[in-house]
Amino acid sequence: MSWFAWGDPARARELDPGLRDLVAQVLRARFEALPPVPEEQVELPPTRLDARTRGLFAAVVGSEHVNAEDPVRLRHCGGKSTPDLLLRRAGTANPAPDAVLYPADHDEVERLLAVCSAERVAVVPFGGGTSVVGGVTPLRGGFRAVVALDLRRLDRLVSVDPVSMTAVLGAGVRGPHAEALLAEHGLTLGHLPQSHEYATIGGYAATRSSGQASSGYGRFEDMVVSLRVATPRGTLEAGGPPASAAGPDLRRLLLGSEGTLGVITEVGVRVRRTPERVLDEAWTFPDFRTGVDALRVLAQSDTRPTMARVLDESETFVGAAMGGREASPGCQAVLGFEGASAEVDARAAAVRELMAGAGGTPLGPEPVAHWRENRFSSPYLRDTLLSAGILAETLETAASWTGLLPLYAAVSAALTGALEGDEGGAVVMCHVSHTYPTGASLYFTVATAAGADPVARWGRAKRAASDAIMANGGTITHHHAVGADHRPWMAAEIGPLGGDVLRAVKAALDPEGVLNPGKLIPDPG
Ligand SMILES: Cc1cc2nc3c(=O)[nH]c(=O)nc-3n(C[C@H](O)[C@H](O)[C@H](O)COP(=O)(O)OP(=O)(O)OC[C@H]3O[C@@H](n4cnc5c(N)ncnc54)[C@H](O)[C@@H]3O)c2cc1C
Repeated sequence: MSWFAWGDPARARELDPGLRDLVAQVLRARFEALPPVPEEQVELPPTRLDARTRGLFAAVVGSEHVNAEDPVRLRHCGGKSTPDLLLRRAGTANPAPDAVLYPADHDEVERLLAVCSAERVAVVPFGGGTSVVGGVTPLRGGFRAVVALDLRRLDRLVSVDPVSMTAVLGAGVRGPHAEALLAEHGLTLGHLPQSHEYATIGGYAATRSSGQASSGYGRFEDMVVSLRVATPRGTLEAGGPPASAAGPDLRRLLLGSEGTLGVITEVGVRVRRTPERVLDEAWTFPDFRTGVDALRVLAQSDTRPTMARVLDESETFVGAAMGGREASPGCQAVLGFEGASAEVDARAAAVRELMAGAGGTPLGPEPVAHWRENRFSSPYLRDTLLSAGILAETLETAASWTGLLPLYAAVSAALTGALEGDEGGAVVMCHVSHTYPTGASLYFTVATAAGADPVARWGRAKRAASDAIMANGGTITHHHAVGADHRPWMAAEIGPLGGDVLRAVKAALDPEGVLNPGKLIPDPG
């Protein structure tokens, strides 16, 4: 994994010269080479892990699985938000974990948590490290050291039950590996977030992730049938039967707990058969309002596509420009259908009728093919832009259908107001890609000139957008999770009693408070 970029730097996407000129003009930005500092110049704080504690960890996992070398600590000192990458590219890797631990199984995780509690060492569960909200930033939280608990060795398909259509996967299995393991059984999870190349099954559960085909397959939390969780107090097993009335659902408490309540080591998931057929169709709408309303009609009907997204005017225009195509006026929607052949055809026909009735015009499959080709490569384009002095970042929220467009207007205005000015212009784009009968998500992408201090510049814009979200009935996060970055808005999101509940659960499972301090759970008062 690259320490300063999304993924493999060799896969960085180049900017087409025409697009580059357009970007320079719109953003009033100079393209200047801003390469990362050489790795040997990155400053890491010295490790604080003493030999005795290191020995206690080594007694659990073996000394070869306790690593305090700088290159390894550097690759665990934060996630993949634009500010994370900007700081590392500039040579700052503080905070960094004092060591990285690599447990082999659930029992080792549990024993490591016992050592951390007894020795007052903070512990940050680390899946793929793709958090964009500071979820894996190694905050010490007043403890004498902090370690990253890298779960990559928990990478097995534990079991498959093709009759019940379930499987149990180790928490450290990455997205493509999970699909490959299930494909051997003719099965799929159908969970494809943009980060799936690196993100893990445990990370998906810990953050309540949502994939690109959520309309058909659901959010990750909807796929989870059981969880095995190691805590400083022992093991918690939640779920299993298909449904239960045995009190509140503990699975739901652990899903989205972001490493603050325990370490998820195994996840039982509902699986589907590998689809026989995939059918794609793009549509165009006169404006975003009409396109959003068409998605509402679909979400509230009995016939839904597997994947559905509608882009606003700016994102439609930029998407076409990047593909070297002429942008049709208005807004584009892309739909995908997966399943058994006959069922896909019937569903697509029903959806076609609803889309046409809602004011859409069909564009055929080509724009969707272009989207599919590029859907996992946008993060590589961000690396290219950062290297050229252009700041690109995303943020997301969700609201009811009634509140969605007012929220869209408020957040767009907040971002533009915070970024347009002496340091350059800003392009604010948005799409809707996760829909529900009662509402939908909004996903904003922003490109702007980096300016003199890009981290501070984005910080101001992000605060303005977050305040606008809370003031306009949105959630502080639809799927990126809370981490450290959204934590200041959590008290407003869940209220004082909600905060008390989370703190009480944490006190029960993690009495010393060593698990991921400074994340998710708001301070009292
Ligand atoms: C380019 C890019 C695109 C993205 N696209 C999407 C998207 O489409 N949909 C989406 O939902 N998210 C997306 N994300 C956000 C991120 O990928 C998700 O939050 C993902 O679920 C994190 O998985 P991970 O394994 O990388 O977890 P990490 O980043 O390692 O950890 C995330 C949080 O979960 C905790 N954690 C991790 N594993 C465990 C475990 N086993 N037990 C307990 N706690 C654990 C960590 O401590 C941390 O708080 C994107 C991120 C990037 C950088």
